[in-house]
Amino acid sequence: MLGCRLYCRTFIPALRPDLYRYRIMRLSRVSFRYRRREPFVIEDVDADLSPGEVIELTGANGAGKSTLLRLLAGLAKPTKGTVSGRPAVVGFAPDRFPTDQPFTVTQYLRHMSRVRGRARWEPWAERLNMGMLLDTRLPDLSKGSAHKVGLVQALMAEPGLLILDEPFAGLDAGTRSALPSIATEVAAGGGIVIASDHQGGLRGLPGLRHWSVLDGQVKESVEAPPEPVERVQTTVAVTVPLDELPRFLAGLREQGYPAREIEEIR
Ligand SMILES: Nc1ncnc2c1ncn2[C@@H]1O[C@H](COP(=O)(O)OP(=O)(O)OP(=O)(O)O)[C@@H](O)[C@H]1O
Repeated sequence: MLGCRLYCRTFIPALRPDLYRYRIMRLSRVSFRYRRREPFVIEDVDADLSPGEVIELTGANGAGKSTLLRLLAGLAKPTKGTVSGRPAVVGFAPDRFPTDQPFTVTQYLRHMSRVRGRARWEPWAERLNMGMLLDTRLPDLSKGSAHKVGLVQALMAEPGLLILDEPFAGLDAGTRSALPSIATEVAAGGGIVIASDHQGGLRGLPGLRHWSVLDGQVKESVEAPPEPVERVQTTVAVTVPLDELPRFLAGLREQGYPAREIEEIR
């Protein structure tokens, strides 16, 4: 058995790197909910993602796009079902890059490079025009600049799966226009790229797949769905007795509002 494993690992990649890389990632009957007794956010989803594909993920606010991306990344575990064939290297750029860390951009990216086996981050920083930001502390970055740091840490290790959560939000025009070619390059190198995107920034890429999340299900369409009409959103704070919370949240969600608990007050 050990001999077979050694043979497979050593010789197959060397002889047929194309075959070795070509592995379909598969979601089989994946369901997810954040807490017991709460409704499923993602329910019974079957989907395949193949190397070389770029997928655009759309859906209303609170539909479950970020949740699905976290399941794909392996950052959340399905409540039911399985995710198989996930590439070994995953790059994940979250919608909000966590800037509450006491580093400059360079210190952070150097650290991530060490974590990623001395991955080269400098060419990406240059490509995303980050020269002026390198000595800035993460907490002092604007949303768009923080987003670029998130992109560089996701790209540096040549991911087999690149996940971008709202990558165009807050970005400057130069970086926005660079992203479609970056996605194309990652896919051309055999990677899978999936991006949740309200803004249709990847539209026009040849072969782009269109997924949308609706009622916990992932639907695929051949045509790009119509561009969603942006409505101004606001967040309100409501205090309710803890034992009424599940019913209260369920009621809001039934009406289509994304609702979640923020903190328990003692
Ligand atoms: N950590 C959490 N705990 C509990 N519920 C959560 C949590 N994160 C998200 N949710 C809920 O799961 C549902 C899906 O949220 P998610 O963030 O995945 O949607 P989304 O489509 O990415 O929304 P948006 O476009 O607004 O970012 C929402 O009802 C949300 O309130």
